[in-house]
Amino acid sequence: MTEEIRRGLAGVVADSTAISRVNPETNSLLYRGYPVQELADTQLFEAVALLLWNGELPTDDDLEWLRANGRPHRMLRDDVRAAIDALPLGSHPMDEVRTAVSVIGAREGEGESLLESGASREENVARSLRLFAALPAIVAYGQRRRHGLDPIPSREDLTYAQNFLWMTHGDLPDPVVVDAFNRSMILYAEHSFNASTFTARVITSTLSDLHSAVVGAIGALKGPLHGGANEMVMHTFDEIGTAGNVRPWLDTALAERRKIMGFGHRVYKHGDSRVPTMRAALGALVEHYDRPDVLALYEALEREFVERKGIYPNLDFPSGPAYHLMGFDTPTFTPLFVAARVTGWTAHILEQQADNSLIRPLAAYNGVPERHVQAAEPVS
Ligand SMILES: CC(=O)SCCNC(=O)CCNC(=O)[C@H](O)C(C)(C)COP(=O)(O)OP(=O)(O)OC[C@H]1O[C@@H](n2cnc3c(N)ncnc32)[C@H](O)[C@@H]1OP(=O)(O)O
Ligand SMILES: O=C([O-])CC(=O)C(=O)O
Repeated sequence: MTEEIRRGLAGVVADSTAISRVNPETNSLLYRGYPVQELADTQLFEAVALLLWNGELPTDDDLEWLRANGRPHRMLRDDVRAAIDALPLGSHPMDEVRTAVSVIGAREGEGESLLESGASREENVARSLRLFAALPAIVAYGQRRRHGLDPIPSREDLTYAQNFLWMTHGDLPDPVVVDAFNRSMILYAEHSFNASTFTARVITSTLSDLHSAVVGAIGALKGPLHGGANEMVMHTFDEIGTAGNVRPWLDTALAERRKIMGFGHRVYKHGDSRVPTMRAALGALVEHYDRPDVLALYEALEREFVERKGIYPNLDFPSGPAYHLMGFDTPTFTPLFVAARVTGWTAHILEQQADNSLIRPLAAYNGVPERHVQAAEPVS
């Protein structure tokens, strides 16, 4: 039998989803039918989280439910802080976030047994909300710990974006900054069957629990071919230094056949639908902080790379320098992606649970043909 092998599952339609539609032909991305650009222009990230989980934009009652059941979980809990503090200071913040989610999962699932049928949809939506609410304190504490600073208590009177920036910096930044951050969270929230979401669905398909699926997804997101690219973009900016260095830097990088992080995409081959919105947010930040040098480097690298390779930027390219301008340190960038994508992951976990089929593809065997152990002395 000859099997068709699709390496990397490229072009394979593995299942259907009602959560988002990525259309590279029209360069569009819809969340539950709404263009992501419209959502970024008009919505708070927390409303988009509810849209992804429930299928509809929230009513006032839904928002009240979110405030009442989510905001009390914003604080950094002692068990989570102790687990993070037990990690070496030099560990990557994605390891901190992964560990913290494991701790929360053990706490949430306490007393549950594999013999029971698992949490209900209602309970899993509530768990998704609590995890969504808890992640900013974890990410913000990671950055503060690296810089020898104490955590800043969360505030229940602020929006998600305001509170996140508050816990990171201890002050409330200009609305321009809050708006750019809110947009970035919405743009990062969901992207169909990307590698981390697919990982979450694979884990869910074995009837494992929500937090285990999120922990696996965090592991998949960490890699530089996926979420880790936003951190790598900033390393590239640091390495190049100024717009004037782009050409010689790129000459060397291309001669060495290096991957230029923040460019290229498995699905979009003519540009990422989210980039113009994030590029506009970066422009607003550049103006606010008076950092034309950042935009000059961004534009020079984009121009040169697109001209030479015909490969376009993905969302990580504008997000990296935008997070830098907002005052996040570079290792925090991918954890920020986690805080956003946890909404999409959990929406997919709920969808997979609602109509499950074990995900288990085949492999074409290409090892040695069948052979047999030679008769030998029995092992004593
Ligand atoms: C939010 C996100 O997660 S978006 C993705 C973030 N990841 C990155 O930015 C990492 C850099 N980009 C890449 O590595 C790739 O473009 C990927 C992994 C995103 C997509 O990969 P694939 O669809 O498998 O395409 P593939 O890697 O085969 O690329 C096709 C060709 O373009 C080249 N190419 C693609 N992206 C890049 C890049 N960023 N820099 C240099 N060359 C590239 C490949 O080397 C390959 O060339 P070849 O045919 O001569 O070997
Ligand atoms: O869709 C992908 O493969 C990667 C991506 O852009 C995302 O997860 O946001």
